[in-house]
Amino acid sequence: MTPAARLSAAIEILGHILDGDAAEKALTNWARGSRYAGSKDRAAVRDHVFGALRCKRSFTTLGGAQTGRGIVLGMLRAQGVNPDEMFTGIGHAPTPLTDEERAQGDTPEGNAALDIPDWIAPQLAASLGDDFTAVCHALQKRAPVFLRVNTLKTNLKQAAIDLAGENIQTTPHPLSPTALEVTENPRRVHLSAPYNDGRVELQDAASQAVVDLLPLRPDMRVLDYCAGGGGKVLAMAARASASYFAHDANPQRMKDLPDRAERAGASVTLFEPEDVAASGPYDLVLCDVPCSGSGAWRRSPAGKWEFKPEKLDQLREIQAEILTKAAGLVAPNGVLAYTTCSLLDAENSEQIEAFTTGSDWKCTSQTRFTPLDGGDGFFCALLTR
Ligand SMILES: C[S@@+](CC[C@H](N)C(=O)[O-])C[C@H]1O[C@@H](n2cnc3c(N)ncnc32)[C@H](O)[C@@H]1O
Repeated sequence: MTPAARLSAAIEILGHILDGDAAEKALTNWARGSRYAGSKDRAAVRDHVFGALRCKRSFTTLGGAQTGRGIVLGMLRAQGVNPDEMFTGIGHAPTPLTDEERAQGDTPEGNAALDIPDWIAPQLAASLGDDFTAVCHALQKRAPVFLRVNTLKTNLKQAAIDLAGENIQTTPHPLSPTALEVTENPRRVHLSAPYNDGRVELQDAASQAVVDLLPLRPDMRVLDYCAGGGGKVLAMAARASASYFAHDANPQRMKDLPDRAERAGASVTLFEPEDVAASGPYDLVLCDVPCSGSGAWRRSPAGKWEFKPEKLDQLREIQAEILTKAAGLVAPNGVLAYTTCSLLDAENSEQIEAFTTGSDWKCTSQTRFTPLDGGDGFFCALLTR
């Protein structure tokens, strides 16, 4: 496909996303109907679509229309490319611009320039303080690819050598002693031997840094109360040879966990939701709660635009409920850990404040990472009685 044909594909896919399709579904549907597109084409189209979604508001303003075509037009203007060079109508290129299209479009300002929805901007600004603008700009850019080196099977140096042997270049990242940032050929990771035999896992560096903060010891019973796919529990299992248990209100979310654990050489016992209440006490209970995902909006940019005030209220209720239930499973001298991938105080420090007020729990540490630290935004609070 020519560069312009790839833009036509992005215009079509963005149109489906604007009509309500999930980004992955729209991309898959397009790829199914476009057998002529090779892997490089698919990767380039995907990059256009995700790049456009990260900057949807500013590109729409620049392009002058809330359509796939308007967004791509804005994207080219933002990149300093003359759109007439791409919108030629030749071959599979987008049709030439009309005079009206050439005339429309404004310079984005304020929240539009930062690609942040107006309703969330004040909360985000209050939560991030002086870092607000820089974090919004970071969320407009593509996230780095990070690996967690599984220390049950190898070490950082050896993993880097083995990956380099498959032409995947990496560099250690200061956020965590187990983190490697992939600097060349990130798309090869899935095919590589170190990935397929569990020597490395895909995991954001700040997600690893959060696990580094947990006070793990080999003699502990540890419960991951919101285990999902198991990213955190597997990272914990590699750090200390404790006894690990996993629970999720939606057990389907844990369906890959047994295979992942086996591949990683880790042992994790899974609970059905009805069995967890009687399974305590634990020395450490981790609540990696469902949240806005605002710390990871550069990875899942559609989430930035779909997130709504009602959803935030609903999540805050669930987060408080999880804290209360999980606290009942912690041994008298045990630790309750609360983590999110949110940048919002409403889901972070304010939840901890509300939980500890009038209870016998006290917060011993709170740590927040933002994309300015290199990884995604994450929050971790440790609580004891
Ligand atoms: C942020 S994700 C967990 C990610 C996972 N810990 C990881 O590192 O891969 C949050 C999880 O909480 C689960 N969840 C939602 N409500 C819950 C509840 N009331 N109790 C326990 N888990 C819940 C969701 O199904 C989801 O899998």
